[in-house]
Amino acid sequence: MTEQPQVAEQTGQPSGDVLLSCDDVSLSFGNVRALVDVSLTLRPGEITALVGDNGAGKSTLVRCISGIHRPDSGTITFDGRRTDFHSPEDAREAGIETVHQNLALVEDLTVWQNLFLNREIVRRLGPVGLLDRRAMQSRAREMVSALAVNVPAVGSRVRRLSGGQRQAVAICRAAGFSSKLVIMDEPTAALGVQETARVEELVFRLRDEGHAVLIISHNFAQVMRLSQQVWVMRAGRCVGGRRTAETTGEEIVGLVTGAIGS
Ligand SMILES: Nc1ncnc2c1ncn2[C@@H]1O[C@H](COP(=O)(O)OP(=O)(O)OP(=O)(O)O)[C@@H](O)[C@H]1O
Repeated sequence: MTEQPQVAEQTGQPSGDVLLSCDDVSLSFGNVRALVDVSLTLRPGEITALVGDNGAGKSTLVRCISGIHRPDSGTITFDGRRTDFHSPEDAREAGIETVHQNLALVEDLTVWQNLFLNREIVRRLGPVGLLDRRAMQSRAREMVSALAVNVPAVGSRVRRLSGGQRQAVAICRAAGFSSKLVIMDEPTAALGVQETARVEELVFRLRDEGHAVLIISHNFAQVMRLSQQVWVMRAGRCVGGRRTAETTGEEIVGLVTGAIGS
């Protein structure tokens, strides 16, 4: 307990609620030390940015948090419990949803089918389980309208949607099902200016609904616009954390490149 204020002082993170905490997380792939003693925290109801150059370890850290990799050492605590995820399903059950860069949507399925992929609502008829299409369609409409997502009818096939609309469907899926933390890996990397603005609105809406959001971004202007907290990774280490309101894009770039020491 006594260590908390010290950590807070070093990182610019004010003390207060912590939803997720990584403590000395390390992971190697053979000789590659992808993560070295990474420690950071995330607060509920905030957008936290994770930045760093290519190969800095951002995706690997996110994969540890979301149950894809298991750290070699260190601990990850989520919502007051030390985690021991063996799969992304374990993380999902705990309330951590991840929107990966490939979005993991099925082109030939509809919006509602994608929203309920692998979590179909099943109606029991005696010993038989039947997919409850009506319940899923109606819940999908609720999910889409709750986030005011700009997608056509939930019966539209994903292959007919634009890049921004697909991103919106993936975010909507992550926001539903009572998740507490939504992780997004470069959510606007492939989008134009207007679609980026729409997705950013959606990210704000998620936060306003009480989700914590962890966003990987190479776009420093976006990081400054969206986040309340920034963590910087370099060569597998977390080299600094700043409250966004108390830093500048220049300082973050300096931490990323190493021009500013950690
Ligand atoms: N499955 C893997 N097997 C072997 N090496 C890996 C694996 N995943 C990541 N690495 C290595 O770990 C290091 C960190 O990679 P990671 O993808 O986490 O970086 P990143 O910060 O997300 O980079 P980018 O911004 O390019 O996505 C790199 O040296 C990468 O080559």
